[in-house]
Amino acid sequence: MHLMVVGGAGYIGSHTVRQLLAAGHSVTVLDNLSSGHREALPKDAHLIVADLLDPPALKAALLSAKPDAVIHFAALIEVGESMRSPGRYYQNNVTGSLNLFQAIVETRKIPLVFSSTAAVYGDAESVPIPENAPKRPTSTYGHSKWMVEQILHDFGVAHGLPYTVLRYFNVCGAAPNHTIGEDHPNKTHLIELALLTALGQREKMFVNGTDYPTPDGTCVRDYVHVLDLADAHVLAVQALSGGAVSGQAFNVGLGHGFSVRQVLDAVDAVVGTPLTREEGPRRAGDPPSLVADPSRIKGELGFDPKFTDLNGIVQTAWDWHRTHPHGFKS
Ligand SMILES: NC(=O)c1ccc[n+]([C@@H]2O[C@H](COP(=O)([O-])OP(=O)(O)OC[C@H]3O[C@@H](n4cnc5c(N)ncnc54)[C@H](O)[C@@H]3O)[C@@H](O)[C@H]2O)c1
Ligand SMILES: O=c1ccn([C@@H]2O[C@H](COP(=O)(O)OP(=O)(O)O[C@H]3O[C@H](CO)[C@@H](O)[C@H](O)[C@H]3O)[C@@H](O)[C@H]2O)c(=O)[nH]1
Repeated sequence: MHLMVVGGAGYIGSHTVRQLLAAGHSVTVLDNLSSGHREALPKDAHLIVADLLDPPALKAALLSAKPDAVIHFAALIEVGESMRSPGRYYQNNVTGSLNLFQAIVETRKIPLVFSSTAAVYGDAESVPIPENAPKRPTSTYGHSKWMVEQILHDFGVAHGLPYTVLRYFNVCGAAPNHTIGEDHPNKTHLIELALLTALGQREKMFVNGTDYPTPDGTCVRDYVHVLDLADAHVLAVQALSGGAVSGQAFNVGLGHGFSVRQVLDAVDAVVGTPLTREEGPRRAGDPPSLVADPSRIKGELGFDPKFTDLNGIVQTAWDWHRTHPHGFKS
């Protein structure tokens, strides 16, 4: 197949581009490079620099690339920032996605896989979380993603747009050959920040809240390796294009939760020295515990994660950061 990967120059998108090419597909990436990196893309991927907020450019790109399916990663992704700048998040994530779906139904009604998030569940009643759990986002970011899921539902009903939603839990790690990895312009993710602290780029790690209703009082998350997530996209887009039922949502996680303290312990073990930690207040918008029930994606798409050990996952991220201490600019 020929896939259009929207947001393909970003962290998860660029790993997915590699896995798609490895599976024998061809790829056109559409990205505005606001947080993505041209250097993250292999030579075999064609790049169109365009913005989701520019509908004529989207239509032109779809007409020229003629993809068989679209995978849509492009979004602003920070929970904390979304609470301070809701307008930016709704405009980029909701209006941008709406523009893309409208351009697809007006040009080529092709299957679409959408990047959603565990943040749509918010304060979950219990973990692990199945896909039919109530959607109660606690952040603007989570609201923006849930709104897009609802827009997709309506486009499915009205226009017959075939789509699959993947709700990722916390994505981490890097391709083991350490040629690409995580390099977000604003560093907010726990593992990336901890490893940059280990490299001496930051003085210490802050633990955001120790009074959550979790076993050690810090937030619990389900950490999934970026290459396993990339493989989930290959499975999802192949299944949907092969006629699988449209409108399904799948959790992508391992089904095991780790607290902030446990993740920092794993980082200490991998880098070989304990980081200085300072315990502080909660970060606005953070739900206490997000752990996937991944049975649906395992059963229906054959998702079979290879990176199941937290230290092993952190090791792949450490290999990337220590060989690229300043990311793609190193
Ligand atoms: N990183 C995680 O832990 C995580 C977890 C759950 C869901 N997600 C979702 O996965 C997707 C990818 O996340 P990521 O970590 O790779 O982020 P990223 O910032 O590395 O990638 C996003 C890409 O989209 C592009 N982009 C953003 N707005 C755009 C626009 N208006 N027009 C064109 N391109 C635009 C950026 O330049 C970037 O290349 C996002 O939708 C995010 O919400 C990420
Ligand atoms: O220096 C830090 C950084 C983070 N945290 C905490 O670590 C946990 C994980 O935070 P982070 O790595 O920023 O991820 P999340 O906020 O859980 O969000 C990620 O995971 C979500 C899915 O669960 C995705 O939707 C988001 O895009 C992605 O940013 C949270 O409790 C944070 O408050 C700290 O204590 N100290």
